[in-house]
Amino acid sequence: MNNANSAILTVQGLSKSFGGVKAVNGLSFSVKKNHIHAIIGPNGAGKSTLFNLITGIISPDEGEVRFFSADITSLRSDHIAKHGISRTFQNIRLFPDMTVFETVLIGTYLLTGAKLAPALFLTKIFRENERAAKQRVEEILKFVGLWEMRDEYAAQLSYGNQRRVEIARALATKPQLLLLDEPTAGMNPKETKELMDLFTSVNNEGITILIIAHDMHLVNTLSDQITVINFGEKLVEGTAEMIQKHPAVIEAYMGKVEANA
Ligand SMILES: Nc1ncnc2c1ncn2[C@@H]1O[C@H](COP(=O)(O)OP(=O)(O)OP(=O)(O)O)[C@@H](O)[C@H]1O
Repeated sequence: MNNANSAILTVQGLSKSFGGVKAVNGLSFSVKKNHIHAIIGPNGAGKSTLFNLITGIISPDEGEVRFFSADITSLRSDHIAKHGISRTFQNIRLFPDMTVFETVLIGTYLLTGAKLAPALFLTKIFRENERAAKQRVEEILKFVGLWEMRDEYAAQLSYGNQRRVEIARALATKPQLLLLDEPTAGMNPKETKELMDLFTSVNNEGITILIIAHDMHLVNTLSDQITVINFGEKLVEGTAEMIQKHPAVIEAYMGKVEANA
């Protein structure tokens, strides 16, 4: 049983270096179930590296990642997805020749482990799985507001809608935890507002969100908890109210302001 305050994700002593650069350095924090938890920090602080470590894109040099009680450190990305963690990337990654519907359908295959080969035999089980997957894609596309665009090429949609497709694809794996790496970067204010509303709706469905963002309005509006990192280390952690006033955070973002300057 996990109550609302239990940790869904626990990162303990996580480190990763690239050559001489300690991108993530002994980082520990936990994400509570049903929270929207933001990771913020200056450029190069190690935020994307942290996401890549959690989702198995790269392996840590040291440390541990736990999802509920399962040790998922260094598992393959697709295995981590099957545990219930899904993500979007900083740069939108969509296949140019796939429709919105097909793109999200691919996400469901990751969950069922369905391969193309069984399709050739068209077994009863395959057809039933296919019907259930298509039903699920329809539900998700309606949920994210893309059902009317289901037959359009995903990569030709507006930037905001492309991000929606990515989120829909991530939701197709039925995640309990969704990682969003700068999902509103490059969006106009209307797109940003609409995506913020979508994140709230996703969270209201019981999906915990870990989000990297530079937009402090978004961070302050949505976050239950914020972890600030700098030089791969945890600088401060707390609510938006606590973080905004913290001298170490102000210094990390603005540079040290001399008292008598
Ligand atoms: N594959 C890599 N090879 C070498 N160095 C890397 C690699 N990935 C990240 N780094 C370095 O690790 C540090 C942390 O990078 P990372 O991309 O995680 O930061 P970030 O906080 O996500 O930055 P931003 O906000 O600009 O996206 C940086 O110094 C970066 O140059």
